[in-house]
Amino acid sequence: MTQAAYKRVLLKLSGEALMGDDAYGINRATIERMVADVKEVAQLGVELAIVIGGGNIFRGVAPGAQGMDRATADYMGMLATVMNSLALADAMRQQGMTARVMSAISIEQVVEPYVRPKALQYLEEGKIVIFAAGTGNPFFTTDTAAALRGSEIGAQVVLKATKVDGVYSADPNKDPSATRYSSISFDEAISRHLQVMDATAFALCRDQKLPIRVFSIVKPGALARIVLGEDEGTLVHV
Ligand SMILES: Nc1ncnc2c1ncn2[C@@H]1O[C@H](COP(=O)(O)OP(=O)(O)O)[C@@H](O)[C@H]1O
Ligand SMILES: O=c1ccn([C@@H]2O[C@H](COP(=O)(O)OP(=O)(O)O)[C@@H](O)[C@H]2O)c(=O)[nH]1
Repeated sequence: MTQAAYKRVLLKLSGEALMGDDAYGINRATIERMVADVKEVAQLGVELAIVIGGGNIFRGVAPGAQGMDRATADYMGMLATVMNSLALADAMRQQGMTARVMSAISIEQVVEPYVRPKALQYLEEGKIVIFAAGTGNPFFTTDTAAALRGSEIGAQVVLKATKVDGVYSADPNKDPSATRYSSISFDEAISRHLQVMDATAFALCRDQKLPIRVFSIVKPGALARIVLGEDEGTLVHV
């Protein structure tokens, strides 16, 4: 049997990647494919916690939020992550997995609140835990939520699944001459202002010595390859 390189991982799924080729919202085929990737990894016996973004539905800094109070816009962004989390958990249920959504802001009729020992219990039981509503605070991102929850649950790595296949010397969507790093230190990523993740997330992972691997969500089998210990995407390390 193939052996996983990790016992427990925190997977960050980009909200925008959920759109697939649509202009906004959740693309059915895309979410089903993501869930199939997650299932492959869960079947290797890896304990999986997931943080999902909300950019496909709402982004605090988006043009639609212009003129709005930033904190209010950010709370709307957090609620968007709750919707994505519910959609993800339901897609998992349809593919025979058991997922639990835990929210950082209390909306108890909809999802249970985040309680760390409970999350740890679910993980030990082999359930997939989806952390909704980011950190529960405005002015943060779901990348920072991934760093925070990853640290709290003692994940061995944060896997950031996004639209690009790693960390580049500049935003590859804007600068075609950008080159990809196979690995980079947190200090270098922060000092070079690489925008693939925000500095708060990088700094938290650096301080907790929690490595991050940035990889493409659109590349088939990438998640499973990483979990099996292969070199894929970019490793951000201490
Ligand atoms: N140095 C960089 N290396 C890689 N991607 C970068 C870099 N700078 C900016 N980016 C952008 O960051 C995005 C990944 O961040 P992510 O938070 O997953 O996206 P989104 O916010 O669209 O969901 C990429 O799509 C890319 O356009
Ligand atoms: O701890 C958090 C996490 C998220 N957000 C808000 O939720 C939005 C969606 O999250 P994010 O942009 O990180 O999602 P993604 O980039 O993965 O789509 C952000 O723009 C913020 O407005 C927030 O205020 N606090």
